[in-house]
Amino acid sequence: MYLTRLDIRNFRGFEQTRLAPEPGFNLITGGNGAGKTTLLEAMHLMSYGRSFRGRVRDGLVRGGTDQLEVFVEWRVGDPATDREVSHRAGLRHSGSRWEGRLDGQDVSNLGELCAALSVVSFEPGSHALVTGPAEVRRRFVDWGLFHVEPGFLPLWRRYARALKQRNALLKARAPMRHFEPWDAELVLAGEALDSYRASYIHEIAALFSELVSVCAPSLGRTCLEHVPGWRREEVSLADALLLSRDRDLLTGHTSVGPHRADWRICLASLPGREALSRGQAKLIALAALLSQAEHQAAKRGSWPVFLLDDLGSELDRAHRERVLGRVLAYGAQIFVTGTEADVPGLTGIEHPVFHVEHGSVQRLQ
Ligand SMILES: Nc1ncnc2c1ncn2[C@@H]1O[C@H](COP(=O)(O)OP(=O)(O)OP(=O)(O)O)[C@@H](O)[C@H]1O
Repeated sequence: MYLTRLDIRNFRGFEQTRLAPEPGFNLITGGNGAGKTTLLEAMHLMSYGRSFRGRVRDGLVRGGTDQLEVFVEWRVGDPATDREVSHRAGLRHSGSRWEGRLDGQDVSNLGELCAALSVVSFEPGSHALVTGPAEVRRRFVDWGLFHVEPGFLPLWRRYARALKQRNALLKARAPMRHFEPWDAELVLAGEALDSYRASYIHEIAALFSELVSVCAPSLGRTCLEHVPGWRREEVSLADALLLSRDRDLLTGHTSVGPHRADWRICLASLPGREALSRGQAKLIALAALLSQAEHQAAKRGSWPVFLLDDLGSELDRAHRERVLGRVLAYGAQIFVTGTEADVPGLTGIEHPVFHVEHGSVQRLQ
């Protein structure tokens, strides 16, 4: 999968700009604050329905305007015909809500956009995947599943709807019989959701360990463990919901279930993730992101687009070269940002350079 066009309007510092990237490696250069990260952020937004730098009200829309737009075109191989197919998608935020279009049709849910375009981003905040809250890790697993399991998104929606209804009943202290249909729905969707997530973690775990041994060998042996969100070894989800109902009535929300799931990284050489340096946490996060991408490529037959923001300041030279060596071997589309055009590890590789300055992007070579 590779992007052929990115158009943005009123997005952070850009009034209007266009990027026409190449299928392979693309370098984006510019001074501090020029807008390099903003270009990657726009691509990320199309694949996740959210920015990696906060919400709309945190400055996504250009100051003095009230509507941002992002438009992308990409091509992807169709395994059925062995041909490439073009897609296009647009996202607009006009004051209060997002509106998305995919191949000329309005999308009712941004999840449809996210499932169509696959982008893997590594940026200065990516260590949150290791050191941040469980919600970040759940999103990582769910995003991976949206891209490899067509049945996952409808199931995820069913679960989210049932959970919302159950929480509303808890808050209203509704009679017990009102809970029954929603608890049944929660159990049905929840058990299936959990088994998708458990298999997913199991499938990427081997890739993850291998990637850590390549990208950060000093960390030693690692593994990944799925944490379901209730004591699954001891009770079914139905029983867990029943057992927690009195407590849930007091707090007004459902305290057990897959919406509380997480995954854990076990490190043979360290007591826990708290012992990781920031740089090590970043390398582990990167290994997790790459294992997700490798898993997706194996399942779908096409690589996601890679966004590597400010790799130069995130990793030391040796680790950067190891990581770049691995990612370059994929033959996927890659965007790397940097203040300089000189990226160690890229000698001898022909690639375009896009320079960002004064709110516009110019191709230098
Ligand atoms: N809502 C907004 N309206 C106008 N300008 C904005 C808005 N949000 C961000 N900016 C500006 O857009 C630029 C975006 O910077 P961005 O983080 O993309 O730059 P960068 O090239 O990645 O910088 P660095 O190398 O320092 O990381 C900054 O100059 C910032 O002040």
